[in-house]
Amino acid sequence: MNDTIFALATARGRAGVAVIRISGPRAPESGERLAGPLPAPRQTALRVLRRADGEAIDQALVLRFAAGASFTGEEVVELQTHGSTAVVAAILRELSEQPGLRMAEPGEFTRRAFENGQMDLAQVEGLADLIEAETERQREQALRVLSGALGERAEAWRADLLRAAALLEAVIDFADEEVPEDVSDEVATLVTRCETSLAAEIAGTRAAERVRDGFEVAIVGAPNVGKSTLLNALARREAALTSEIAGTTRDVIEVRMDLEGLPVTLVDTAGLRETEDLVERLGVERARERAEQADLRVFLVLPGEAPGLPPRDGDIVVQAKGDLHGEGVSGRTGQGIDTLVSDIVGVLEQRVSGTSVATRERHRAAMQRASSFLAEARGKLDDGPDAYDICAEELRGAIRALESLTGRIDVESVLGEIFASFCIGK
Ligand SMILES: Nc1nc2c(ncn2[C@@H]2O[C@H](COP(=O)(O)OP(=O)(O)OP(=O)(O)O)[C@@H](O)[C@H]2O)c(=O)[nH]1
Ligand SMILES: [Mg+2]
Repeated sequence: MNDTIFALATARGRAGVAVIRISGPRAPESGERLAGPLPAPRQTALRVLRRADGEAIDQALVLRFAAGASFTGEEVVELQTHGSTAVVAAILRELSEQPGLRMAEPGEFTRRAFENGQMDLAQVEGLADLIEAETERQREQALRVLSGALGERAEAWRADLLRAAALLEAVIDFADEEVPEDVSDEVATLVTRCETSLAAEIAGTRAAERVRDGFEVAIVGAPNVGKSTLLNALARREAALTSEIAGTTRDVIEVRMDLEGLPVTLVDTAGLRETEDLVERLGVERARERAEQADLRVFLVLPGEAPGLPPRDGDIVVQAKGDLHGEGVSGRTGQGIDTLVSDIVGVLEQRVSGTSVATRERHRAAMQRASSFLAEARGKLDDGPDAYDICAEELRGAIRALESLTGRIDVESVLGEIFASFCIGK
């Protein structure tokens, strides 16, 4: 049986309210020691929390959840106290002195929720992403994963493949009896349907990963065209040094931004040119690398000059120092900045339009493994009934790969990593 754990579930520090959560078999008893008789499950009661010696600590709202109907799936008591560091410290101290209770480790509540079947592994990842979400897009995507969208998809694939494998196995088992009807058409249909659907999900994973991690947008151009000034204008702060001297920026400067709900890291780099200055040359090399890696490049170009690097499809080329030339963008006056932002958002929106419910490298890897098993299976199917047993084996391989998505199997290796990304109290 699990021990009973507790932790502050809200952020540390002064706040209006703090939530302390207790989970495990001793939670009700523990809550009663502090608060007196507990309310019925899912009801609240206003209670004075007291030390073992009877002295009042704070007045709090007390909630109770029954095993099987709580976040962790265990008995849970939640205390909503005043959000004072002294109150929280006093309650945590009191709880740690109760027998059989201990402070929770990071992610331990969620781990229990997973182990008790309250959520699948993909939902756990969705929850981690939701807690981390900083922009609207991130929030929407994380909520989709948390609500179980990937698990549902995986379950549908799995059901198709289980049926396909069962059809083949029926033929194998009755091979010595009457000639069975031909199952290969139905198996082929099921496998192809699954392959097509997997391919679509795999294709959308990169974009979904970008929504999680953020897009990188590099500002690129010759020295002195106003790259750093533009970065500062976009960031609305002096993130980068600017000067009239060509070659001012040498390091890569990054600013994280929320562009209309999309997470974007703006990258300012050294101006591209041939130079004798060793340090500047290192900066230029780095600039080329970052421009290469970026999801999108914004080229700042003066009239009659070349961009310095060949722009790719979807890159944005704008005229620098627009205030001096009538059109273009100007970090100095703000001219053209709004248009530039909507152009950037436009390009990135297009790339996220096909996002999938699979949002991580782990998901893509599992789906790709399943796909390769299915390609093998389809090949074997063409070899006729003699190859049905090998074909069924390949289908089992695909099913196992899909099961790892939701953590039905193969979880130990990833569990530690996933739960460690949570803070204490979640
Ligand atoms: N008129 C005008 N001047 C600008 C504009 N943007 C930058 N400048 C000036 O141009 C000079 C260079 O600006 P920076 O932003 O440092 O240029 P940079 O492209 O980052 O230059 P490096 O870091 O050397 O590659 C500074 O004197 C700026 O004040 C603009 O939009 N209009
Ligand atoms: Mg600069």
